[in-house]
Amino acid sequence: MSAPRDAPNGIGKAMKHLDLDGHDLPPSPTPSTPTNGRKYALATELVYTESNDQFNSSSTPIYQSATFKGGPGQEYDYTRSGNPTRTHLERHLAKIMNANRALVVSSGMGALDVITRILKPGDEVVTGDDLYGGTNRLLTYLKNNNDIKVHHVDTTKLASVKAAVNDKTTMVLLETPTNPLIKIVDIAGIAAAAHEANPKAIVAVDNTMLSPYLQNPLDLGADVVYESGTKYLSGHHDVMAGVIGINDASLGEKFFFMINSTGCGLAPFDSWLLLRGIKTLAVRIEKQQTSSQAVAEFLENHGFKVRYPGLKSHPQYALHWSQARGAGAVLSFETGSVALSERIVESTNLWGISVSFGCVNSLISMPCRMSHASIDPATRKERELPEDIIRLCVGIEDLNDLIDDLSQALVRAGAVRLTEGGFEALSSGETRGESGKTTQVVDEP
Ligand SMILES: Cc1ncc(COP(=O)(O)O)c(C=O)c1O
Ligand SMILES: N[C@@H](CCSC[C@H](N)C(=O)O)C(=O)O
Repeated sequence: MSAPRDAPNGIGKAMKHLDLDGHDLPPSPTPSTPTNGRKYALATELVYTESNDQFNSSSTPIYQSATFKGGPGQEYDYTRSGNPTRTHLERHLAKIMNANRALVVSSGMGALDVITRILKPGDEVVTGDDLYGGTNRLLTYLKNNNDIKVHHVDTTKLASVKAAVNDKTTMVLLETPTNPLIKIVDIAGIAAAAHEANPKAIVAVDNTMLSPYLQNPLDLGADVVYESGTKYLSGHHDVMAGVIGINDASLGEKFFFMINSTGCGLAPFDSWLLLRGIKTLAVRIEKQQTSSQAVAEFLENHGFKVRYPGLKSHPQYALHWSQARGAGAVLSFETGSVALSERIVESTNLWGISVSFGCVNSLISMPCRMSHASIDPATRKERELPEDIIRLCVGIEDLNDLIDDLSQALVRAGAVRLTEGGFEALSSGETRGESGKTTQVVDEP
């Protein structure tokens, strides 16, 4: 790559870099100079990248090279420490995440691992009671093995968070909307409370459910934003990636130190795939959330308890819209019966039964059996995660096809009663059966 030394993104500008113990480090390839100056609207910026090679290629080249010839002082020497394709992606991400610096690693969990490696024995973490299963698993590991105290509280209640944070709170870790209960947490309110309790506390927000197209936690007072690039940013379920955005230069250097030391930086080809995916983020999300709204209304109008921040019935509708620009494309609903939920999921044809979300294909899943199965049943119960909950992740297919397929699944599973005008949900306690038959639903004990 031939980025000029004085390029506006700051590539190559001399900076002071410290390792975790404060020792000088050579400059890392993506300095912490502000990169978020946007010229255009976000949808344009997603597509717009400066050419970064000598031939002005339209698509960023994939520098599929582990090493770079030269000697001391050159910008790149080894891909674990830095790679031009990865740098290009990081500069692009910093711009769209409203961050001074972005870093990319091999998965969303890899991103959380990098972030939580700054915790030391005795540190305290305050987090939510509805979290992605993998996040819960990593936090539980840290609690059991690294003497980190992890407090799970209802982060939808600012008072509960205020009661949990204190001067020993090193990190506050939030999801909003949460996965899978689609709860909304007040990022600005919690960030202020955490920083008041301990000015050094790091507030990290998992932005996977919305992506930077719909929400920018750093603008709301968070110190770190991270997300699984496996989801909306890439959009096609063909790459695993994790993204971290920060404004604070020394925090950025600590995270870079971890990435270089552990070797979890995103590979060149995967960086290229993520760059390609980001270009269509706006059109995908716009289409996905328009369809999600229709699917959510369809289910709600047929008597289901639906969790989606695009619905006025969402208890934190106003809060969500005060901090996000859209409702996203993940929703969940309850049926009142695990067996019924299983039948609905298994009766779909177009909706793929799969973990994950953010892909162009629509997916259906039962979180307690799939994405959140690593949370033990007793904890799921304690945290009021309904076993029957069905999660829908809406893709870009034709909306009528999606609703038709869902309708036939609801009918086949016996979740609704056929009426003259269509169908309606059965009231709780009514016998639910396959269409035409009467079958008593018996949930396992
Ligand atoms: C909210 C959330 N955060 C983080 C992750 C982890 O991302 P990845 O699968 O890319 O490691 C996931 C899903 O896996 C997720 O749903
Ligand atoms: N077997 C995996 C499950 C991944 S779940 C992926 C995604 N975050 C989702 O919510 O669907 C694991 O144990 O991590």
